[in-house]
Parts: sequence; C-alpha cells; structure tokens
Amino acid sequence: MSEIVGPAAAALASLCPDDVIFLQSLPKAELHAHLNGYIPIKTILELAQKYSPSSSQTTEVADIIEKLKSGVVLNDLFDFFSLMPAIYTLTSTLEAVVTTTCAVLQLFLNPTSDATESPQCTYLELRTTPRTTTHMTRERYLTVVLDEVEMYPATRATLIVSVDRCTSDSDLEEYISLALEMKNRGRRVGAIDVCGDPRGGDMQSFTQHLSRAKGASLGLTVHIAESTNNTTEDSLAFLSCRPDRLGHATSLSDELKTLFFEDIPQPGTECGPLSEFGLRDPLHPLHSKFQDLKEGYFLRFVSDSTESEEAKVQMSFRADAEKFSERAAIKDIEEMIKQAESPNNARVNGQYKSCIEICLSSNLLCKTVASLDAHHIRYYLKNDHPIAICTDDALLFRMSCLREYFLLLAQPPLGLGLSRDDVARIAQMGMDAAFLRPRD
Ligand SMILES: CNc1ncnc2c1ncn2[C@@H]1O[C@H](COP(=O)(O)O)[C@@H](O)[C@H]1O
Repeated sequence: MSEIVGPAAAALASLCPDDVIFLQSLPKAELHAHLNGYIPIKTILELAQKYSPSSSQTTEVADIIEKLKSGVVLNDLFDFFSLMPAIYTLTSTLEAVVTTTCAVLQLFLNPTSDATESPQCTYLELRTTPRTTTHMTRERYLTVVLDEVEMYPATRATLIVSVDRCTSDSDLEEYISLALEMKNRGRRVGAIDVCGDPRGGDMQSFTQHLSRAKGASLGLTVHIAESTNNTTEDSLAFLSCRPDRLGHATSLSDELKTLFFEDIPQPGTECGPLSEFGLRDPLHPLHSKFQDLKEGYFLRFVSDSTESEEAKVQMSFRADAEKFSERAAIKDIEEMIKQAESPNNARVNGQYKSCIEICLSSNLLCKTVASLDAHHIRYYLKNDHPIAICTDDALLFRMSCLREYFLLLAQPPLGLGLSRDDVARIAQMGMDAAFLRPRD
C-alpha cells in the first residue's frame, strides 16, 4: 500500500498493533469512491507513458502528474476539480477505462500482492460517470466498467452511476435511462449519484429526473451541502427526493438537520401556530435561525426607511421594526417547514434516517471542515443517525478504508477517540447501508 500521509499517519502512530489488527478484522463497506479519483498512481504513470498527446495537452498533463506523484496539496475543494481534466485525458480510450477500473477494483477488493495486508474492504460501491469520447459512447463506457465490476461476486461489488451537477437536462435524462436500462438487463447498477463542483448547476431542475430514478427502484445518493457554497434551496431540492444516502452533508445547516432528522413537534399540532410555537425560546431548535433572520430583517427595515435619523432611534420606530422583522422571520421559517413537510418530502413518520457518507480525510484535506473536533460526524453519532465511513478520492488524498478507521479509534486530537464497540457498530452501519449487497 502507498506511503501513509495526512491525518491518518499521526493517528496510526498513536495506535497499538492490536488496535490495527482489530480494525483490519472488521468487515468494512466502501460506499463513496469515485473511479477516476482512485486510480493508483502507478497506473496513472503507466497510462501517461503510453499517452501520445497533442502538444497543447502535454504540459497540463505532465504538470498534474508531477503534482500527483509528489502528493497534492489542496488549498480548497475547488483545487480538486481542476485536477480532473488531466486524468480524463489519460483515460479517454476504452482500453484505459478497463485498465483503470480493474486496478481500482483490485486495490479495494484483493489482498495486497505480497499478501501482507487483507483487502481494504469487504464490499465496494464504485461510482463513475459514463463518459463519451471520440473512442467510446456512454453505453460502451458503462458496459466495460460493469464487466469489470461483475468479475466480483454481488456480495463484493456494485456500481453507482454518477451524474455531475452541471449536466444538462437531456443528458441527465440519458444517464438515468441508461442506468435503468442496464439494471433491467440484470446488470449490477445500484443507484444514481449526483456529484461535482458544488458551485455548479440548478438542483431544482434535477428533482423530477431523480424522482423518476427512485420511482423505478434505483437507489439514490447525492453530494449534499459539501461546501458552504451549497444553499439551503439546493439542499432542500435534494431532500425533496428522499435520497437513500447523503454524501458529505458537511455544511448541512442545523435547521435542516433538525427539520429532517430530529423528532420535533409539528407546527399546527401540539404547539399551536408557529408564531406562538416558542421560536423566541432559546431552547427551540429553530431559535438561532429565527434570531438571524429577524436581525437581518430589522437592519434592512432600518436602512430602507426614509425616516430621519432622529426618528429612527424613537421607541415607536424600533417597535415597528421589531414587529416587522419578527413577522418576516416567522414567514420564512413557515416556508422552510412547509417545504420540508410537503407530501413529496423527506420525513417518514417524523423521521428520515438517510445514511450519511462520511469522508473524514477528504473533508480535512479539501478544508471543508476545519478539524476532526469540528467534524459533523459528531452530530450524527450523538443523534444515533446512520453513517458510513468512506474515502472519496484516494489518488489525491492517499487514503484507504483502513486509514479512515484509524481516525475513529485514535484519541483526540489525532482521532475521535471512539471505543472499539462504537467503531465496530459504525462499520456495520456501512455494511447495512449498501444498495444491492445480498447477505452472505
Ligand atoms: C472531493 N469530493 C468530490 N465532491 C464532488 N464531486 C466529486 C468529488 N470527487 C469526485 N467528484 C466528481 O465525480 C465525478 C467523477 O466521476 P469519475 O470517477 O470521473 O467517473 C466528477 O463529476 C467529479 O467532479
């Protein structure tokens, strides 16, 4: 296995050999792995040697390969996306797709060649976007990837079809039709994923297509709130489709977590209308959202007012501003709840427990989370919400399933300091959240 770097290296150094043996022995599921983010560097170098580039692409590809060899340092999540085009340049033929898929599957599912380490994981859900190039159609791409996946038994590997957030309406329709067609032909397609740069696309327009996929019994997982660039509307659009799993959910607001995942009394039921629902109470789960909105409306009321500066400090003016801002804030929250509670939306009997795909190292290295201590995994553990520990893009983050588990067991600040029982329970949650895996 490659040299161990990043947060897991320090975590490993703090563990005893017995801990490592314990972690190795746990059945683990890898549910969030992007094919082209996982190609072993050795395979990339082999592809680069065979590659006969046009001169305009040579420098770019050579630069990226240098970065990959020496270990990429990302300033933020968006640095990550700039690396993908070079990788795609190297994997634009069917032959390269077969080579890379085979290498990635082996990396996860085979024991190391010297047999010193057991397979990284028991079960893998590999995800990829069927690409069309001058050498292949999307259907050919998907077929050859599935051929490789299906070399392993169904208890070990499944494919997820990823679609990028920037995909056009007609392409999205094509991806979903293709995935369904393959599934109906008995091919091992488990689900649809939505991924890509969080700044791109309009997810409202995706919902009808995603609901079609779900309605036709494909699983659904989405990269949701991966960065602070994702808005509440963006997350609500996804949540309205009731994804089975949520990728990252890094910046999912406390309000949405409360609305979707926690048991709170419904407006208009036990507690009466929302205005008397206790939003002024600091203990109310939506209190801080209410306060923020109110403050914003108050400032806007004051700055928009044509009254003189003298009048603006009068009690009667302040009282009007207060009343206006409170009403406006309540209206916004009512709207939020209405969306969350619409028949099309996610709550099931007051609870929606969609498994969260947690990518600890990816979040730390892409700097979407400041530290393990601040990681949202703590919220989900505290609330007994299902999670799966995943790796995301190991080529860049130099991670493996096992290394992510080091971070669970190591003591703070190097890790989360969880007990062995908790770590075993988390590993089982991952296995339970698989889309297609038949029971052994
Ligand atoms: C850092 N975390 C991430 N967040 C969001 N989208 C990601 C991603 N890592 C990869 N992708 C997205 O997955 C697709 C790659 O599929 P392949 O394997 O090329 O088939 C691309 O759309 C890429 O942007």
